[in-house]
Amino acid sequence: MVEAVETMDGWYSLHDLRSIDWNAWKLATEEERKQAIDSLHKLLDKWEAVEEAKDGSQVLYKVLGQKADLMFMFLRPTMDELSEMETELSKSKMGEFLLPAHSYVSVVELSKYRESKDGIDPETLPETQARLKPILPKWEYICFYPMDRRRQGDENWYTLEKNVRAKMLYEHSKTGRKYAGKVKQIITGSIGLDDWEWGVTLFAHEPLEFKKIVYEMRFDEVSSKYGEFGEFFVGNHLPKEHLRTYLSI
Ligand code: VOV
Repeated sequence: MVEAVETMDGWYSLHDLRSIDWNAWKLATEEERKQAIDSLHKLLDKWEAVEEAKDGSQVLYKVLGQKADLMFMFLRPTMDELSEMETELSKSKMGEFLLPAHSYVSVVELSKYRESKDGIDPETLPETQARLKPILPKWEYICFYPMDRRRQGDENWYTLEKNVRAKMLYEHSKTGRKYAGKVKQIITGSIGLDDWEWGVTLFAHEPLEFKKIVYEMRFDEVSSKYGEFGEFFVGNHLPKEHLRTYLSI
């Protein structure tokens, strides 16, 4: 049957990308810069406590290239909390030196393509809950891009039978599993929330793994026939302890 698959939805996600106004930063006094860095530290400490309580998660990366300077990925149970985080960052002293660069709104998503075993609803399993409310890895590199499933002529994902889609995603997962320990993926759904249908966030210890997995997946039918991709953002992890050095001039 051509029918929607049921999704399991977890924490809401905001990718919040900012550029640093380096000219304003250089013109600021030493004291102003110190206040700005302290204000960001304070926010990061506050958000870290939320993560320790397992009520959300976040990461901060330095974006490589001219698309932005910083990428925050925030996960929270509600959109209201995400909105608060975005606003408190803008209102902080550091916010005076940040320019909006890009953003993406979505929700952590898993789908129920596989039949449930023994009649157990997979959503009730602790391992599913852990994947829906993930503590984001603080691995060295991040890669984020949005994607769609194609709807064009004979290549229309949305007119395929559910079991055909399930089979293709199963093949996709086999490719993915080859990268266990090398690439960690967080798939977020954004139909009705942002401009693309899914957000793909990948973490790796070695950036070449992004190129390898994305290239290999291009040959899986689900991507070769039915994948459309947006802009890519890659970055290096920025731990709180490195913030002062990164911003020192
Ligand atoms: C890093 C490895 C990896 C692994 C193990 C993996 C596994 C799986 C499984 C088992 C499933 C299906 C069930 C579910 O959990 O939803 C998916 C689902 C999905 N994936 Fe995936 N994926 C990976 C990685 C991985 C990558 C690198 C990409 C980008 C694709 C590319 O060409 O650039 C991707 C995309 C997606 C998407 C957009 C969906 C949702 C599709 C939909 O139509 O519903 N994914 N994925």
